[in-house]
Amino acid sequence: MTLLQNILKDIKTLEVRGATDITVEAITFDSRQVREGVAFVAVRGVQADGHEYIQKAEEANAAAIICETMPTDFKEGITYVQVEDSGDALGKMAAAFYDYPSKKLKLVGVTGTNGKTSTVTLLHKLFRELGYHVGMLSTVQNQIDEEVIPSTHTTPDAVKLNELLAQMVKAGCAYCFMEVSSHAMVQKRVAGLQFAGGIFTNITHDHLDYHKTFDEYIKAKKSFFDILPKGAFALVNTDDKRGPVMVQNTKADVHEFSLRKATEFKARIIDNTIQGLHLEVDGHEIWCKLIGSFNAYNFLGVYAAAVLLDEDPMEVLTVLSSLNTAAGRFDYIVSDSQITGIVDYAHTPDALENVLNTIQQIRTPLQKVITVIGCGGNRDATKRPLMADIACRLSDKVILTSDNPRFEEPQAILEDMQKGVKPLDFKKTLSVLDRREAIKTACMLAEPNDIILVAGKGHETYQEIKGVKTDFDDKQVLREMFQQLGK
Ligand SMILES: CC(=O)N[C@H]1[C@@H](OP(=O)(O)OP(=O)(O)OC[C@H]2O[C@@H](n3ccc(=O)[nH]c3=O)[C@H](O)[C@@H]2O)O[C@H](CO)[C@@H](O)[C@@H]1O[C@H](C)C(=O)N[C@@H](C)C(=O)N[C@H](CCC(=O)O)C(=O)O
Ligand SMILES: Nc1ncnc2c1ncn2[C@@H]1O[C@H](COP(=O)(O)OP(=O)(O)OP(=O)(O)O)[C@@H](O)[C@H]1O
Ligand SMILES: N[C@H](CCC[C@H](N)C(=O)O)C(=O)O
Ligand SMILES: [Mg+2]
Repeated sequence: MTLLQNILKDIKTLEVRGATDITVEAITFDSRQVREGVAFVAVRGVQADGHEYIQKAEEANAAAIICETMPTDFKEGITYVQVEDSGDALGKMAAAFYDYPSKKLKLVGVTGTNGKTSTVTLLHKLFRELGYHVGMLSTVQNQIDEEVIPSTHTTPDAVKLNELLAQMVKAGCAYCFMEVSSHAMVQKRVAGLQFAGGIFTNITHDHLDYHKTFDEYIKAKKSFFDILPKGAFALVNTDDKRGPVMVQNTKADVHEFSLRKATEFKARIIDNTIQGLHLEVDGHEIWCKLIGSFNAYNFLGVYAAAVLLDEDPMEVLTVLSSLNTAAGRFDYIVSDSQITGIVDYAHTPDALENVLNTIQQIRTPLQKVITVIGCGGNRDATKRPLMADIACRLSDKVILTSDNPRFEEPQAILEDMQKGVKPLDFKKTLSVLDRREAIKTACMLAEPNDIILVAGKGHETYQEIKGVKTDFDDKQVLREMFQQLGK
């Protein structure tokens, strides 16, 4: 509970009608959550415009209405505030409402197409092992030390985000490691937060349904580094050609990591096996449990961030070498007949290519690689043919299937994927709409010692069809099928 004038103090208001020395009990951007004492912020979205719900908020006795366009009629007893950008105002109001929790711990944000969850999860585990109380906001789950709080988004909305940060502060957290998605940047979910550092992993094809062009997607990621303050660190992977672009206008101190160039933080892959990576990091030779060359980047980024946060390099390397990454990232089981079933969250062309290249590096010539892959509905459709093509190029057999069709027709998504299959690859491709059946087919086709990759859903424990989420867990289904088929 706080005064409206206090939560408005960081915002440039264009017009204010009514009293601002009134008490606000909560802030919301959803008219359905409004009750007496709540401030409603009208935000323009993709499906709807919050301004259309101002009347609903009035009927529910909102204490205040914050909007970009003032309504024509005003209701007695409600304060109306006009702002330039309600998304930005929402972030800043939420930060003030929760008394600026991001300033009371060290908040580090990670952005990039792939590797965000892996990076924040490793950072969370590392700093816990180093003896700190630590928070984490990620696609898989949010965490305050070992307490798990389910997550609905990669980056929560501004109100939830500040509420979670405030809980972390209350629990004595010294750090919070969070994912910053490009959607979050465009929607200003992190407005008003003070970051101690930012990490850029990489940028490749994804989310063009939302950003429309790759340039807009780059701009969204770059805008994160533009809001980092002086004194913070901006740590970028310079092997990605957009690394330098990210930090062009940042006020933060720029630091670089690379596997290819002689930069401040550098590493070299000595060996890459199913047991893990053998690396040379800043001149020290170490083994780690992470699999795949792309994980060398995650390892190096985490190491560099910890050193920039003043941790002892040798201690960091020792702890890091014992850690596993997030659930559903190159997660594997081995059946009784030695078939390896790998579950991985690769849902972009780049991630799929990386995972399959890793499998190609560690397989023996006698092992067949069978890939089960689908693409999400109501998401970037242009990546569908590309992912099917990559799967065909790097596998011996491909089973195209469904992955969260959401409100699209599963068959139509499958047909989009099929367009990417080259004529010569038709023979190695099957289409099985039902994901369980697709995994079963892969298990039936597999012979002892073969490798099955089930890609796209990773840690997800559901299949989302027409707004309904039904239980579905790739790893569990694989396990069941191995058993059922006596493999
Ligand atoms: C495309 C997208 O990002 N959408 C997010 C956005 O919703 P929206 O723009 O569709 O909102 P809308 O339905 O048009 O409504 C506009 C406004 O009217 C309000 N409203 C609406 C109806 C009503 O009755 N009353 C009312 O007040 C809404 O609360 C909202 O403020 O704002 C909502 C509130 O914060 C989010 O929940 C929603 O996430 C949807 C569910 C989503 O699927 N988002 C995904 C794409 C996403 O954000 N993904 C990234 C990760 C991507 C990655 O890197 O992998 C993430 O950070 O999770
Ligand atoms: N550094 C990396 N570079 C390229 N690919 C990676 C990297 N790290 C992980 N991957 C691949 O991308 C998949 C997703 O990894 P992760 O969950 O860490 O990414 P993310 O950025 O959090 O994704 P999301 O945008 O869905 O939150 C992994 O399962 C793996 O296949
Ligand atoms: N965070 C990603 C997840 C994609 C995972 C895949 N299983 C799908 O549903 O498309 C997104 O929202 O685009
Ligand atoms: Mg993630």
